[in-house]
Amino acid sequence: MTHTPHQKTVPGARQERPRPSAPPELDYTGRRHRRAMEDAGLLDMARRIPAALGQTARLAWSVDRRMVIAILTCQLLSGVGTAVMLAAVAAAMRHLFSAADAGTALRAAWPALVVAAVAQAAGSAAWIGADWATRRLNPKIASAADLTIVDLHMRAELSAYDAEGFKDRSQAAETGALRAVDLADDAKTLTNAFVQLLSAASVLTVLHPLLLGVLLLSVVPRGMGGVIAARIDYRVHDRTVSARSVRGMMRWWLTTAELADELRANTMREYLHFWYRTMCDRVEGKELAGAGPYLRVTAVAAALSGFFVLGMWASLGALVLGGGMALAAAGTAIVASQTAGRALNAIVRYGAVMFHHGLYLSDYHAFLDEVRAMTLDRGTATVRAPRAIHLDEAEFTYPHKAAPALHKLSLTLERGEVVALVGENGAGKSTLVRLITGLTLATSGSVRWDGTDLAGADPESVWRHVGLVPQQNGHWPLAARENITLGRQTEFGDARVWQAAEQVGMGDALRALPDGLDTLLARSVWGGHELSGGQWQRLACARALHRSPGLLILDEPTSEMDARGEHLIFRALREMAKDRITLVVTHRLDNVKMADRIIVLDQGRIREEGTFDSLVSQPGSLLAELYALSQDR
Ligand SMILES: Nc1ncnc2c1ncn2[C@@H]1O[C@H](COP(=O)(O)OP(=O)(O)OP(=O)(O)O)[C@@H](O)[C@H]1O
Repeated sequence: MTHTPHQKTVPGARQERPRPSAPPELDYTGRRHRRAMEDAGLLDMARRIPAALGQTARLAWSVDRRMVIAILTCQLLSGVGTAVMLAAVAAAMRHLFSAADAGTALRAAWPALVVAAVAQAAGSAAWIGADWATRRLNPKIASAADLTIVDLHMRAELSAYDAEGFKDRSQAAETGALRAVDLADDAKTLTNAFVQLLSAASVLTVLHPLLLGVLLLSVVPRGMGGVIAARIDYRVHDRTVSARSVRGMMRWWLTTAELADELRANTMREYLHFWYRTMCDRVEGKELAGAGPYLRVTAVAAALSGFFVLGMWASLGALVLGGGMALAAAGTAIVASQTAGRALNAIVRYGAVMFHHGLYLSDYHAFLDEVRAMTLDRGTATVRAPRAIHLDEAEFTYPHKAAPALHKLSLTLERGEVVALVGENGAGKSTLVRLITGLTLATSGSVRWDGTDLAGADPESVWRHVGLVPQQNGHWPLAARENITLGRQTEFGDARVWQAAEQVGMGDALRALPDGLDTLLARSVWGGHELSGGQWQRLACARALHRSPGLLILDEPTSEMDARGEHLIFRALREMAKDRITLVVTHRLDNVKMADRIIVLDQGRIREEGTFDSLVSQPGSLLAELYALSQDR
């Protein structure tokens, strides 16, 4: 073997690194729906078109009745225009073919020809009117469909999010919401085509029923082809929905400024690019695999259809030659069959498109039904700011988990005390916070605010009295003011906003912003401004303090804060403590010394409870062990 100078073998050269493993194949978890699709025959599918029409009409009617009426009226006028045009053409043909010379023929035929032209123009104008009304309707449909999805997400029980494949179904529903607009367009074209067909078909039937039959035949293969092709398309969509969903999430992570540092400094780019590329290739591969069958189906359908069109022309020729139809009637039949053919083609094409979009719309409706069934609807009991919260053998198991995250906890929290909740990762602290705040309901046992069981309480009335700083809080792309007042925007003035800001040591930072409280806190938006991680956390604490809630809960509130910020927060908690129940979840055990009581959770059970001094001096205490570990650096 010869070596070129560039192909030197260097001893100990860097071996090619093993390729990282590809991301696992993802499968859409809305299988129930897919099976329904696979099992459906063509007739079942055709039945979906009226259903999709009905759903679209209901959606459109609910957003703008006037525009729906305008569209229907224009459709009707357009159909009448076609009928009048065809009748006028028939009259003109009779004059043209019966007159002795061309001059006489034209003189006799011109009024009918003028009527035909005016009717055609009026029909076209009506069509433009329908188009205008649809354009006014479409943005409203898009907003209504989108708002419904967003609103339902926000009103659902948290357990909805834990349901298997929730994100996939949510993504499929979003596609459905986007297609709702297309459906409105399709519905308009489809109904218009029906009206046109009705007009033309009645004229054709009068001339010779055979012509209508042959014309109808020519469209059947195209219709069947359209439906099968739509099914192929939907199947591809269905098989790629999970990959597209997770790819969409990843895309955000790869392009957002928040994660840009981590991605670069930790050399994650190469693998993540490989991961993203793999997902793109998979989606692309599945889409390409669908292209061949799609083409075959449409080609066969078009060929069959063409064969039947030839049949129609042959029938027309045979009728005229055999004396079964006058030449004038044949002329009208040609115009009518052109109109009917166009209408039939539109019916088939848009029927298939509607069927196709209808599949997405059914994902949308299925998702709405699923989430509606999970909408917060617990009861009407209202609560006040709690004097005491009682947990009585409260247990909680996450959906699809065998073991409970919390085991029969009994506990009382009293107004005026500051309680620290401590435990190792996964001990159940955040889950307990969710139970106490009524974010989720106990799967057995009860959580009561004074005398009221949260299972029967109106959750909004409960949450009015909660101020929660969760582990992950929102960096809301809103003005600084709204970032503090969010949830209570209209209730207190700016004085209270500044008070909360000072309590967390953010007064100077907010004053230094270019537009003070009006500054938009979103770096990526024009004119927006960014805060540091600790400042965002201070703002989340300010938001909770601003609410002055009856139950104040801070879950790892100071993990990103400097010592001054942390000191300020805990001082504020102590100062405000007498009017509320305060619960702090923290891993920084020096902070728990300020609590009146410490609850130590271990694997979903209360392991110990008491003051800091009493617990650390207890032999075998978990808190003492964790504290000793925290000091051993
Ligand atoms: N949405 C969820 N679905 C299923 N299991 C969950 C969910 N959230 C938490 N868990 C499980 O419940 C248990 C308790 O979790 P929890 O978040 O309450 O722990 P934690 O004490 O707050 O932990 P950390 O200190 O890490 O925040 C863990 O085993 C966790 O895996």
